[in-house]
Amino acid sequence: MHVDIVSIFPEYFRPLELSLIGKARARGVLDVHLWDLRDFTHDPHRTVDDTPYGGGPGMVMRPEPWGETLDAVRAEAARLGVDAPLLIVPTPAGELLTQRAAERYAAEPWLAFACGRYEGIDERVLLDARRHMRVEEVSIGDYVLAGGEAATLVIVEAVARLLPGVVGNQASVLDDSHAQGLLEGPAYTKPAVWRGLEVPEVLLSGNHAAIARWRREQAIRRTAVRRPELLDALPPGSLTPHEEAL
Ligand SMILES: Oc1ccccc1-c1ccno1
Repeated sequence: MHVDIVSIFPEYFRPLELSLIGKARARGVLDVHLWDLRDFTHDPHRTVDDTPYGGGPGMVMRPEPWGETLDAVRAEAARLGVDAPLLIVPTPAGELLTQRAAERYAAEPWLAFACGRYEGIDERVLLDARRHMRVEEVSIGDYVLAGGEAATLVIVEAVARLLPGVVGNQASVLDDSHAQGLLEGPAYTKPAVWRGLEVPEVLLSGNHAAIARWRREQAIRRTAVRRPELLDALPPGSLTPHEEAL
């Protein structure tokens, strides 16, 4: 997968050189290209923002540098043989990121991310981008950040860990929270007793069927308490009558 990230803070993405994603890049599973928006300005101060039309607080990101940068990104994608790239624009006004969306993005050969700052990007940048690319505005939650960089890091990580070979044990990816539409239940490791707290006996039993049943029941109970709407969203018949009654 090829990922292009446009930002005025390319150094914000040093974490993508670390850990699982850093290893995936070293192995060629993932290729990340950072674009500094200021490289596509033409004034001495490398200006990327201006006052909002209609007044109001803050500044809006100017369309010209964005248009030139996304043109260059698109040309790079074309050179790589990708003619239908997907541009993801993190924004508090976007559709909420879900595991299903991350799985859909993980199937894309090429993703680009537009990291807005200030009061956002001039709307015409997205309108123009939609002339040439698929564009999705995505939120990572109902709160406000200083810019799209942190959200882009979250989305890239959620997507990259789904790519073949990135997470050592692919089975753990399939069992993760949300992978099955449920929250993950509690996990334990040695010692069996710690500060007087014991590991649930079933996990020490060696009875794999009982362990699997216990883990699923724990996941259902946790989901029912913390995110009941996820249970409502499960496909009909996902829970047995016994599980429905938990
Ligand atoms: O709050 C933001 C500011 C800029 C870009 C994205 C965001 C955001 C908030 C939640 N998800 O994305």
